[in-house]
Order: sequence, then structure tokens, then C-alpha cells
Amino acid sequence: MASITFSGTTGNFSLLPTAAVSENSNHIKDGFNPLKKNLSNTRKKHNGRSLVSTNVASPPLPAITHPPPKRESGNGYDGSHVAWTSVRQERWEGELLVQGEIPLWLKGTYLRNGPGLWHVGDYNFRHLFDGYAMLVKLHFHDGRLTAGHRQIESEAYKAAMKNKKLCFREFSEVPKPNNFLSYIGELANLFSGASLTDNANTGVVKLADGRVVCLTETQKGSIVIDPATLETVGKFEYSDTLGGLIHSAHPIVTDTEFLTLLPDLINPGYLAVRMEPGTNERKVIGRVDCSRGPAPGWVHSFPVTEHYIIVPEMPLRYCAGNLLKAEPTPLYKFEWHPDSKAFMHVMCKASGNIVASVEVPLYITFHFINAYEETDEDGRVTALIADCCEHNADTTILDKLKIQNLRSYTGKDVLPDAKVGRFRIPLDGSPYGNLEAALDPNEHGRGMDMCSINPAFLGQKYRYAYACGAQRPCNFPNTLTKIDLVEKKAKNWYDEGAVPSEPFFVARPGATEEDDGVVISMISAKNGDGYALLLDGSTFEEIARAKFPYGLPYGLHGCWVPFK
Ligand SMILES: CC1=C(/C=C/C(C)=C/C=C/C(C)=C/C=C/C=C(C)/C=C/C=O)C(C)(C)CCC1
Ligand SMILES: [Fe+2]
Repeated sequence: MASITFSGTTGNFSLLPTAAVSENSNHIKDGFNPLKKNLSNTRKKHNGRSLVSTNVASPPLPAITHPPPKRESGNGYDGSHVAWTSVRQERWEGELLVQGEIPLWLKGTYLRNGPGLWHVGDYNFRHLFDGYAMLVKLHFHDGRLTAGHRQIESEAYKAAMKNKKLCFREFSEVPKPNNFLSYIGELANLFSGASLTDNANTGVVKLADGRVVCLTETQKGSIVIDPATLETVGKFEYSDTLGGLIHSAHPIVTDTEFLTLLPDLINPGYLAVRMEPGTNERKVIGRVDCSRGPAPGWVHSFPVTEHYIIVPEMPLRYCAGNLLKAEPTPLYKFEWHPDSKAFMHVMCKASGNIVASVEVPLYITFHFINAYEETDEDGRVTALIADCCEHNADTTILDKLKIQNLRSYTGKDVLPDAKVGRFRIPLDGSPYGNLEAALDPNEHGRGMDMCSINPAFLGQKYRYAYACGAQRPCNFPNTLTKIDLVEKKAKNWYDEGAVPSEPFFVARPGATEEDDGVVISMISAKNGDGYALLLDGSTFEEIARAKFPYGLPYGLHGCWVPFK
């Protein structure tokens, strides 16, 4: 009888395949079945029920595995932390044993998207953002937790699995042409967008009409999934004729609309567009022209206030030349143009008119946290405040996120400093805006990214943000941090050697305080474990955790699908 162990290159990686209770269960080496370990270790009474980690709810599934790449491949892989180790199984589902108490009001599914597979065959990808998208779900019901993961079946992923090689252009990876003719064909495909990836590995949003869409920065990488099964339903096809190839990876999604920005690489600028629930048609609200620089700035996310869309224009700009290159450049598809300056543009949501375009200090941000309007005593809006995770205008963060750098941590403090950058954008016609730290960055170890807020405070004056900070030395943000923007203080959660993913706030139904709710994160632990963690949104103390039967790779952004 064939037996496959999943002992990985880390030596501490264990994975309970979905096939554990299926006809494929012979694929698990007896002494290595973590289900057995769980059964013996974790039969406990909880809320009067006997809880064991079991996957009996899962239907028999094919055991599609992703064998780890050979160590000898010579491109930097040393398998040092489970956060940066590809998941071995295409999918899994099961109930987790919960330590602590999950509040009974927490009913629904937390979904987290992110790269989960960083190799095809023996070829290792170079950058964190190259990995093939993997969804993780945590389904909370009656104080219990059913979890799972599944690869998103994008064209890029399916083609790589079928042909055992990279077939589409990813963030830093480009497929190797077989010959000169195919190179020419490849260039043509690039202009049409055909060779760009649809690997939707960045975020996941629940639209007001109930559809759940995974996203990346290519428009074609908008993929509808089923939040219960994590199955790939199909492409989200935009029915309009706006064209373009890329968009912001972080649309603003509310009960009434979906707003996003489409950078225009031909006539440098941005289109702000709106899509109504139940439709696939984006309509133009307005346009911002870039007055300086050869191309628009990278726009991974953007903030909104009640009445305005803020269009950030960073000096880290898209670069058509770099898009065409076969090998990654130091700044990938982008270029740093400090001479072209940095701007914040303000567009009226209702009219599409630009009401301010101010020059601001140079900055680098991927993630805006929130924004709101400042008013005078007559209720007139005098300025906008926009907060972001700001990397001190230093582009080196992109390099630090190379997989090889993440995997080869030596204990030295190499994470570049970051802060909560607070922009003040005057609406009185002044040409300049300010950018300052909203609190002393030492409060959060000078690490700052992957943020969430109470969604009821979107576009409103707010007090709390949840993000990943740093406890130094480190090479990656390693704390969960609650930022109090009024007291200018941070409270940090830390587990030595652990890599936590974005803390996601879910408000308690009926809450009247901004921080009344829970914060969900998934942790890739030092010993190779993976666990879901629940912190109290107010005290920031742990209230529950639940261990997966396998280690979790790092993930990016999540969303909440409430139980109906
Ligand atoms: C595939 C193409 C592109 C893809 C761009 C992608 C996938 C961008 C993803 C960006 C992400 C996930 C940014 C996250 C930042 C997180 C940070 C800084 C965390 C820091 C921690 O300290 C384009 C580049 C759009 C070009 C076309 C092809
Ligand atoms: Fe992001």
C-alpha cells in the first residue's frame, strides 16, 4: 500500500488531508496522522459537549497534493518558517477544538485570502505576492468553529498545475518563452492583457448583493467564490466597456456601492468608478489627471470620507518598461520618481469634481486605514484626515517581502520602520498638505501594516485601528496591535516566533462602543503550527484559539460573511 508522508522541508509541518476519512485515507502514513493525535489529546468537555478535532463533515475529496520543491533547486529555499512554506494539500475542511470561549453572538464566516503556494514543480517563486491564491475559512456557529482552506482555481493556477510550469505573468515572475517566436507572441499577449495573471491572491470582499469576490490588481483576477465550500464559482466579468487591465486591489464595499480606482497608464491618471449591488457594470464618477511623472502612482488602496474619494498619487509609479521585462527589476513593475512629487487628490463623490489636489511629503503606503472630514463650527468641511500604514517613503519594504528574505531570518533586525501616517488635506485652496505620525511609532515597534477598523466607522471620525506591528528584532511584522488614535497608545499581542496575519475586527451586534467586538487573526507559529486566534476588541486579551491540524502559510486580507 502506498503511503505518503507530508513531512516537509521544515521537519515540523503536519497536514491532515481531507482524504483522512475518504477512500484515499491510505495515503496517510499511520504514525503521522494528526487526526489520531488530536483524538487522543483533545477529547474534552466544552459547554457540555464533547469536542474533538474531526473532519467528519467533509465529503470525500481528491487528495491533490503539492509536493514541496527540491531543496537542491538552489534558489534560496530553506523552509525556515511555516508562514513562508507552501501548503501541501489543495483543500481541507474540519471542525477545530476550541480553547477558551467563542462568543455565541459570533455567527458567520471569516474568509482570508492570500498566497499559499509559492512553487510549481521544483521552481520556487521569488516574491510573497507571486504565490497562488489560497482561501482559509473560519465558520463560527454556536460557539463552535469549522475551518478549512482551498486553492482558488484561477486560469493561472490551473494552467500551472496542468503544464507543471508558470504560464502567466505574476507580480515578479514571468513565464519563460520557449523560443524567439513565442517571446514575440508573449509581448503581444502582454499588451492585450492575455498573459497577465488572474491569480486573485490579495483580498476577498462580500458585495452587498451577497456575491463573494476574490481580488488582485489585475481586473481579470476578480473571481467569485462560494463562501461555504470555498469553491471557485467563476470569473467576475465586468459588463462595462471601461477597459484597462488593472485596478486597486482594495475596493471600498458598502451596503450601497462598490467604489474603486482604475489607473490609466496611457494618459497618466485615475478613473474613480462605482458599481451598484446586483450589477457588474462600473460607472465613471470622475477622473484625476496626473500633472507630473510619466505614469500614475501605484494605487493598491485608497480611502474615502462621507462625501469624498481620496485619490493618492505616490511617487512609486507604474512603469510600462518594467511590465515588459522578463526579469524582475529592483522595484518590480514600478519606479521611484521623487522629482515627480507626491499628491493627494480629493474628488466629490456626488459630482466627480476635483475639489483639491495638494502636494504632500513623499510617502510609500499600500494600505490606507480610514479617512474622515474635519468641519468648522458652521459644519463646513475644512480639511480631510487620511490615515495609512506609511513606510517612511522607503521602497525597501518591497525587497524585504521577497520569499528568500522572509525565509532566511537570522535574528537580525531588518524590518524597515513604518508608522501610522496621518495626512491632513486642506480644502481651502492651499497647495500643500501635511503628513505626520499619528502616534509615536515606538508604541508599535516601528512596524505597521495590514490594518482593519470597525466598518461602521468607515469614512467617519474614528478612534481605534487594528494592525500588525513589530517586536524587534524581526524581519516581518510579528505583533497584533490595537492603536488608540485619541490616547496615542498601542496595545500589542505577541507570541515569540509567530507570524500573525491581518487582525480583522467584527463588531458585536447591537454594540454602541467602537471597539465592542472581536478581532480575528490566523497565526503561523514558530513550531510549525497554525491556529485561529480571537482577541477581545476592547481589552485586546485572548478569548479563544483553535489549532489547525497543519501549519498555516501567511495570508493577506479577509472579510466577514455574516450568518443570515
Ligand atoms: C500581477 C500584476 C500586478 C500585481 C500586483 C499585485 C499582486 C500586488 C499585490 C500587492 C500586495 C499584496 C501588497 C501588500 C503589501 C503588504 C505590505 C507592504 C506588508 C508589509 C509588512 O510590513 C501588477 C503589479 C499590477 C502589474 C501587472 C501584473
Ligand atoms: Fe492589500
